[in-house]
Amino acid sequence: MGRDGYVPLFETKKARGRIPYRIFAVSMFVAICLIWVYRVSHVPIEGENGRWVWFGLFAAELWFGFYWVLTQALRWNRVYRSTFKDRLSQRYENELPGVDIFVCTADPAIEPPMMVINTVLSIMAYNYPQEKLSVYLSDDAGSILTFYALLEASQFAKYWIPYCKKFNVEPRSPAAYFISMSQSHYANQAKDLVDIKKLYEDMKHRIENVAKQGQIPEEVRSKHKGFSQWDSYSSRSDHDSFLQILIDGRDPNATDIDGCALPTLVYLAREKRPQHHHNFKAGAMNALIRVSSKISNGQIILNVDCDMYSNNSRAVRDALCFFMDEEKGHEVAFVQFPQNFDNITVNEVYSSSLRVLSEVEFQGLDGYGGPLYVGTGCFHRRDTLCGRKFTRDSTIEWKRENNTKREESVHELEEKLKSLASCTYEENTQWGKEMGLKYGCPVEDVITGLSIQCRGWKSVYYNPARKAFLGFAPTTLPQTLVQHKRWSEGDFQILLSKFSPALYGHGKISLGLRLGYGCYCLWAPNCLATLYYTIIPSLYLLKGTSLFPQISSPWILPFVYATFAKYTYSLAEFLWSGGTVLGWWNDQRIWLYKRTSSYLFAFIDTILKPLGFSDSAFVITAKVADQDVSQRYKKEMMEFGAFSPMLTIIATISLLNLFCFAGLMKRLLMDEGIMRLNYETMALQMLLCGVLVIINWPLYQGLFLRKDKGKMPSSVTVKSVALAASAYMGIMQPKLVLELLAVFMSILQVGYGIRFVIDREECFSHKVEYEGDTVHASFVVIKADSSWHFSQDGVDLVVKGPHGDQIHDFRDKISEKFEFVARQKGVHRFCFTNKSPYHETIDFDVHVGHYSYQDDHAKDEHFNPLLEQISKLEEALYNIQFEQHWLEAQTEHQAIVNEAMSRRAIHKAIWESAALIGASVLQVYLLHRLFERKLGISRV
Ligand SMILES: O=c1ccn([C@@H]2O[C@H](COP(=O)(O)OP(=O)(O)O[C@H]3O[C@H](CO)[C@@H](O)[C@H](O)[C@H]3O)[C@@H](O)[C@H]2O)c(=O)[nH]1
Ligand SMILES: [Mn+2]
Repeated sequence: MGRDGYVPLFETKKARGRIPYRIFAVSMFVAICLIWVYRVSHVPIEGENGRWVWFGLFAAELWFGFYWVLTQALRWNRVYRSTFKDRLSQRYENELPGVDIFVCTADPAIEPPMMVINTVLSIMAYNYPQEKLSVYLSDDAGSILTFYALLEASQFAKYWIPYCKKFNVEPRSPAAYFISMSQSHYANQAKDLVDIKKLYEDMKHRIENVAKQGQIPEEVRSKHKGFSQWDSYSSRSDHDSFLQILIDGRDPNATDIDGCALPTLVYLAREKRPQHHHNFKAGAMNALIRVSSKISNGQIILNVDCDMYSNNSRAVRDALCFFMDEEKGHEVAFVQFPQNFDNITVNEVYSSSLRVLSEVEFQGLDGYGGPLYVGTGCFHRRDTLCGRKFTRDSTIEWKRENNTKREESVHELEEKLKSLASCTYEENTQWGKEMGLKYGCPVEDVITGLSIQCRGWKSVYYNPARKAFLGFAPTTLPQTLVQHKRWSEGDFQILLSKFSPALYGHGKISLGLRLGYGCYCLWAPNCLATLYYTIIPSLYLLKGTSLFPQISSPWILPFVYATFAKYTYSLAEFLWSGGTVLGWWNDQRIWLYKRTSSYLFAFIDTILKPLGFSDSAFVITAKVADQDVSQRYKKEMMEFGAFSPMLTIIATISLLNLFCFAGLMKRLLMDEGIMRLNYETMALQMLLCGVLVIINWPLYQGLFLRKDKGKMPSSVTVKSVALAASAYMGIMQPKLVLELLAVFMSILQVGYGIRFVIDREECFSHKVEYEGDTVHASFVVIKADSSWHFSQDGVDLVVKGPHGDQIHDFRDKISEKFEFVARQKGVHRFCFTNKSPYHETIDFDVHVGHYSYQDDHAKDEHFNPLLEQISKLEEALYNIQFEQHWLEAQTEHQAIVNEAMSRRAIHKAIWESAALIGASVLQVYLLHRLFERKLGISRV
């Protein structure tokens, strides 16, 4: 109990074990300093091997040390919050403020309307006076289907909300609830359960039917006037504002089946025009802030993404305990809940649970003034979100009467408010700058939160035992990497913006909080030190240049201690946050991949643009996965999926380490003397390289061993092998590279060609996915059926496009190698005709090269020059492959001819070696060229 008998509505406790943690942190810091001392005092003398590499390592270690210090801000001063909701009800049950909840959706294809309305229903059913709740759905796709689904939801809510209240249901998303009910069974609600489930299934059926048809049936359309708004619709990026108040909370007739009031429910698709930038989610939120201010004007605003349903119906009350606390409540601008996910597997293969972030780091930030605003699951005071500055008397009058009389009809109101959501409304206003969410940054939320804190406000992090929101985490590696690219790019932009926590934050927010922001804002630059550490020591391992202290030297101690202590602590932290050991191991892998790909791209992207903000795209994270993708996700198999330049980078680094490791093994096995020497001076380097190889195991599987659809795309395999080999070649003699390359090439060949016996006619189809793709094909007639007869007639091949149009016609050919650009996407047919009376064996190869990455999710416009180089490289490699394959087939063909002439043994051997030598010469030549090109690439 506080002074004057004041009983607080929430409590803040400092984390236990802070003293031991701080002792540990100091010991880590000492080890880090010793590492720096070692680097400075042991610089190789001028002319000695590895002097510059040494400086590089020193720079990387300085960075790691500095970054580690920053991360202490997230751990040094953790606090934990708890709320007293019963006190809140006792004191304020009749004066609870209006709460406006904004749900955002942007694409009915990757955010299915069923998912959206489940989220909407879960929040409409909050344990909160329904007449004080208003739910707004912003649909950035302006999809009539989403509108229809919401209309259905507004009907279903009349049954669902009373049901939730009656049985005190959790969670209140119908889909999630029915899944949870199939596991447990409550006899007393069996009948109601069956009824409500039937209603839900019927609704689902109707919505899915309409989705399948792709349009709203006339009889449905005629039932609601709202549909007529779509008459003027031309495309998702070109349409009027659509606004429909589906449930008007002030209408006394808007009640559920028990006669109780329903929450207000509004659909909004703001106006979109191609010539106006819509500013993604920030633009949607600002339109909602304005529109809602004229409908319900709730004093508290909650944002929920359409993929995050409410899992805890009392979360609104939790948040209000902070805002309404008599002593400290007036300082609080926003209350952020963690983002949890319900599709996380036990060992979270993409580490997307953000476990340590939500169980440790945000508590650390909270100790220094409050967490970041990270989007969904955040409650705001409306006035602070609209730009209000903090002053001592910033208290809100919660009792405000918000039932202001409205004269106009709902329809008139809708028409009037549409202008608030128009493209031009914000011109020459402070919206997107001082008011509402800020524009121009891929993480609109973080920068908005920072500017609120800089205006003097505090924020609160609240992580209740029953998770407040559950969402959908990415289920493939490229999706994860793309999401992290957006985040790290946005955060890095903030550091370089005028709102930089480093400069602007000075004197406005606490030092601890500034350092804490620094941890996230510096995600992107982390790539440099990490790339250096994962590439250089391994390469120099083979050169025999030692970069770390010898085993017998005392200087090894700080290295061993820092590494061991850091990883032991991080494992402990992970387990303590509810993870598993394997989950931690996966987390380390993703940590590596994020740092070497997402962060790298984010870093380059940000610094290539002129400093300050620029238009970065918001690639929406997919929320649905194919059947087989989700099967593999459940089995925790890594999904590589479509081509992405990010995959090429991580694959190249992993292969480079594999090459180095293999080279090392070879040496160790072949020369014991070197082994002893190596072991003494190179132990740490070997360990580093070895760990990198082990951690990359799933990637090697994806590259070479797996056959399912989720394996690494072959184009990535080809590119990364070439890049890794050429980098390796820069260090080692080419001979070894060739050996390795030959092995990889032979692995790659599997699956490219087919060999078949043809009698009269044989046709093959090959699907070309994109218009404009290059189709490479080759065939060789290997064998005429009878050994004594050798026909020189060859076969005919006719190639036809998807619509039966003829593309190529070859007559009487024994072998051919050709390529063409597909004019149309679709199934191409390759028909062989054999006119000779004998069976023929034919080797046939076809491959489609796709070099325009336009439609890839993981695309990145700013990498075009790089992509172009890579695709040329890819082209070159395909040529090698074809050449090699063609040569092989030719060899066989010749061998058979020779066999017929009874000189088979000698000739076959001669031909084979000639072909092999030819292929090798070609490879050396091409690889040299590739290597030159690679130098070109790194200058881009
Ligand atoms: O033009 C757009 C693009 C996105 N969205 C919505 O924004 C939300 C977040 O998009 P999503 O693709 O799911 O991104 P995530 O990376 O999962 O989102 C995280 O990161 C975002 C900032 O990058 C935050 O806004 C989110 O709250 C946070 O969950 C979704 O509801 C979208 O429908 C829009 O409304 N309009
Ligand atoms: Mn999301």
